[in-house]
Amino acid sequence: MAEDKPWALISEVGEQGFIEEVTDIIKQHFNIICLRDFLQNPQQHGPKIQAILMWNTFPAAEPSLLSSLPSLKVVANGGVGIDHLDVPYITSLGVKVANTPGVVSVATADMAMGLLLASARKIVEGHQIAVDPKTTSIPQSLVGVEVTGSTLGIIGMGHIGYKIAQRSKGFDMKILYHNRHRRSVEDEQSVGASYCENMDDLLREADFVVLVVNLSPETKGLISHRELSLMKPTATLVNVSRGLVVDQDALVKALQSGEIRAAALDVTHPEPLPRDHPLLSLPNVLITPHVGTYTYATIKRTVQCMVDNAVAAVNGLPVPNEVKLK
Ligand SMILES: O=C(O)[C@H](O)CO
Repeated sequence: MAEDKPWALISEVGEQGFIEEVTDIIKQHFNIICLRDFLQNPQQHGPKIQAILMWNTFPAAEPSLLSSLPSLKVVANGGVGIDHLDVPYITSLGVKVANTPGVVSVATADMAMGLLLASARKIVEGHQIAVDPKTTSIPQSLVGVEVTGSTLGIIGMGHIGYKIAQRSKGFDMKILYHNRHRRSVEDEQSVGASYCENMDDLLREADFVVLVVNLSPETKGLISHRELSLMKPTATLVNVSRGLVVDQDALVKALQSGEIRAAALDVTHPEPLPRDHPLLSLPNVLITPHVGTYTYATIKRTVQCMVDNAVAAVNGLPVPNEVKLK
């Protein structure tokens, strides 16, 4: 009987929320209520909610929402990044926080390669020229830069960074990486990656610099004027981590002055950017709206992982991907 299941508060179904196809995965274990319906009458619905299942757009960390959920046991986030959550505050309420590492890695790595290739080979511009009825010849502006045999610099060699390295091996790229901790010799050898203890060395040498770090106080503004000035004028910056890892004003200047060739960004700050933001009109910028994990297979795996985390927490069992305070 539906009423026997615990209740979960979820972001919307459809735009800004869960795709229709995956709500069944949640409904197997939870009765669900969407935020919009919940907010119609928080006093009535609040006491029964034991889990929040959310993407990073959901305002779950807001004290006003949490204070209306006295039975809440878990905030189960879809995705790895939990920079939008006030983990110390949520856990101080006795509520667990969980994320979904691992399951998003392949799709995000694919996206990084897609952005890299699209920027290098001007695929979006090429499409616009191809569909323009006024086109009579191929403009020289479509001449791109070669990916095969170029040098890739990966900043952040966790799950996703490593998957990017595996993919770039197929393009015969020379792979450099910078990470808090050096990977094992076996890991390095199997993708042919060389460790740069000093990030500056990577920035100076790479044709493509891909950012895959978590957002933290240490990585906020990691790429600013100084770092961009070290990059080659022919280099491309790809960001699939978080917008705040890059100083966007510095990036705009570097792109306008030709200090770097181009940027391909799946993440910005804020998201979406204000419509008059210079990044939206620069010809050497490619932007996607934070869709690195947007494939049906990855969304399904992510939702299953969120549900596993939430079910464990509600039943007082160890939560597989609990985010613990350091
Ligand atoms: O953090 C992640 O996994 C992605 O950016 C989706 O939010």
